[in-house]
Amino acid sequence: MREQNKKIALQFQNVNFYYKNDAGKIPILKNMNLSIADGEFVSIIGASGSGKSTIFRLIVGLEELKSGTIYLNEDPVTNRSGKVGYMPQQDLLMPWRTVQQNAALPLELQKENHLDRRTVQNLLEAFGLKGYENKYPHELSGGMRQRVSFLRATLSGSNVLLLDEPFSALDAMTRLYMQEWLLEQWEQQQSTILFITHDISEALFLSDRIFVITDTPFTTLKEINVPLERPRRQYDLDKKEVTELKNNLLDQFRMRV
Ligand SMILES: Nc1ncnc2c1ncn2[C@@H]1O[C@H](COP(=O)(O)OP(=O)(O)OP(=O)(O)O)[C@@H](O)[C@H]1O
Repeated sequence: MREQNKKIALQFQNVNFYYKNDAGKIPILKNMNLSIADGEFVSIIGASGSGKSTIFRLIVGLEELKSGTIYLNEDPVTNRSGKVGYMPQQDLLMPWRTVQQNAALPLELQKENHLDRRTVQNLLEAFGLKGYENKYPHELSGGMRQRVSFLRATLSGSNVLLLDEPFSALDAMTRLYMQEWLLEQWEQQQSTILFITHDISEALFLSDRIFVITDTPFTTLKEINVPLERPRRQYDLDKKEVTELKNNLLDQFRMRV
């Protein structure tokens, strides 16, 4: 298992947030506290509409906190835009840009960037996109588009990556392959990953910890430590303690439907 140092990559301290519509306020986070160590892989699961994507939108600065503080690498960064790698639900690749141009977009937006063309080319190869650099998104498979999108998030240069249901549109086989691929990238890049999914098995396979949203608005999230060593294989999910955990989680969600 990868060594985790004590540094905190992401922290929410007393964060309050609500949306507003004609009927009034829709509270989502109420004095919410959360802490994620550098190098951790954490998944968030919860019913549709429970506020998972809102957490990401607050981290990247697409929504403003009503009060409280979000720390990134122990700094209370007020302008977080572009400071974390973000992969939203749809891959959002620009159809008029090639694979290379889509992946390198964050570098164009950074005032100073330390990566040259050669490094980007090496990364494209490492992400299994060699030979596809000049293709357009419509010429790629779903899994390839996800890899370009993930590479683009990685090139933000941040150690923190937020992935919002990145594999939901993929077929079952490609999805399993992409999960293993993601773990390899996570190991190599030593990043901190926050991963939203509706798939309990996916969360168990990937994560060190799973945060479960049981009620909205929420103050704390229920935490589950995944009892599996790394490296992991898909058949590890058949272990007794993991199947018990899975059935437990399924029961909790079943009761809420
Ligand atoms: N811009 C907005 N204005 C008003 N309400 C919103 C807005 N965006 C989201 N909401 C509401 O806030 C709640 C949380 O939304 P959010 O997208 O975070 O949920 P989610 O858990 O990510 O859902 P899903 O699993 O379906 O993606 C939902 O009830 C949603 O309808």
